[in-house]
Amino acid sequence: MTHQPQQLPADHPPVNSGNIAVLLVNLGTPDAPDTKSVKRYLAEFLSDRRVVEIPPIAWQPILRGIILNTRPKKSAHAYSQVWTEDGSPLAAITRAQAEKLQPMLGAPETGGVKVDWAMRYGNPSIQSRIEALMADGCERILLAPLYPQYSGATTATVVDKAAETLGKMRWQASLRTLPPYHDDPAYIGALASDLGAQLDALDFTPEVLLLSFHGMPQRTLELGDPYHCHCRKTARLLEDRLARPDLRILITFQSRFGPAKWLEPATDTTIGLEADAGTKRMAVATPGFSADCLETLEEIAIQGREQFLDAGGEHFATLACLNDRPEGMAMLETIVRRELSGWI
Ligand SMILES: C=CC1=C(C)c2cc3[nH]c(cc4nc(cc5[nH]c(cc1n2)c(C)c5CCC(=O)O)C(CCC(=O)O)=C4C)c(C)c3C=C
Ligand SMILES: [Fe+2]
Ligand SMILES: [Fe+2]
Repeated sequence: MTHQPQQLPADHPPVNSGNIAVLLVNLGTPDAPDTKSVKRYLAEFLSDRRVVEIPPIAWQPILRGIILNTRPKKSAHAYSQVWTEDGSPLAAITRAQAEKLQPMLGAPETGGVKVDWAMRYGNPSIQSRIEALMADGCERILLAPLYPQYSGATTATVVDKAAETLGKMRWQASLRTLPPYHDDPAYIGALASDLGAQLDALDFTPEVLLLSFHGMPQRTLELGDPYHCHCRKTARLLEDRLARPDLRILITFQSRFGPAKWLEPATDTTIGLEADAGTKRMAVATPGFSADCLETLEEIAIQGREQFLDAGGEHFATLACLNDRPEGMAMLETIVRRELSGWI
C-alpha cells in the first residue's frame, strides 16, 4: 500500500468537530508491579484468543495451572525494575502522548477533537473510555491502535474490543480505525531522524544496529498474518533513510513466549552470536514499540546489555522509542489528521 501525503496543512484551524474523539490505544500493563496485579493482567492478556491461538479447553488448564502460578512473580520483579513515579512506563507514556496530541488537534471546548487513551488489557479499559467519550457527547471515534505493524494479536484485538463494547449499545458511536503505518513516510521519517540523532549523541560508534521487533509465533506468518512482512518493510525503509553505509543493520525478533517456534532471528540469540564473533560496540533500536515499556526497558536495556557485556562486548546502547518526544508527536499528528480528514 502506498501513502499519499494528505495531511491538513500545519496552519489548518482546529478541526471543527465538537463531537469527534481520538482514542489512542496501546497493549496494556498491570496496575502495580506486584505479583497479584501482574497475575490479573496476564490472566486477561493471555486468555485473549487472538494472542494465544490454542483452543481454550487445552490452553486454560496450562494458563491457570502453570503459567499464572509461576510467571507473575518473575514478571513483577521485572516490572519493579522499570516502574516510575508515574506508574508503568507504557501507561505513563501513552497518557503523555494523548495529553500532548490534544492541543495539537485543538481544544474540544472550541470545536477541536477530544483526545483520550486506553489500554487493551488492564486500565483504563477500552470499554470505560468509549463509554466516557460517548457520555461526553462524542458521536464519532477514531480508534488508533498504536502499533505501526499490523498483527491479529495487537491491532485486530483492539478493534474486536471496541466492537464488543459498541455491540452492547442500541445507539452506537461511529467508528473509524487507524490503519497500520509501518511504511508511512511520516513514521519512517520520524524514526530515521530521531534514531539518527540518538546514534550521533552516543559516546561510541556502534559497529552494528539491531532493529528489534516484538516476536510472534512463526505459525501466524504461515496463517497469513502480515506482521512479519510489515516489520521487514519498516526495517528496509528505515535502513534506506538512515543511509549509514558503515553501520551494519540487522532485523531481529524479541520476547519469545512459550515453547512454539517464533519468528527468527531472535534478538537474544543474535546478541550472543555477535559478541562471540567479536563485535564490541552494539546499539539496539525497537521501532515497533510506540512507547518504551517492559520489553524495551528491561528485556533490552537491562537483560540485553548484561548478556552482551558478559559475552565480551564493550559498549551497548538501547535507543529510546519515539514516545512523546517532538518527532513522535508530529508523526502521530500527521497520521491521525489524515484519518480525521475523512470526517471534517
Ligand atoms: C509491539 C507489538 C507486540 C506484539 C506483536 C506482541 C505479541 C505477543 N506478546 C505476547 C506475550 C507477552 N507480551 C508481553 C508484554 C508486551 N508485549 C508488547 C507488545 C507486543 N506483543 C508490549 C508493548 C508489552 C509490554 C507491556 C508493558 O506492561 O510494558 C507480556 C507481559 C510481560 C511478561 O510477562 O513477559 C507477555 C506475556 C504474546 C504471546 C504475543 C503474540 C502472540
Ligand atoms: Fe507482547
Ligand atoms: Fe519480555
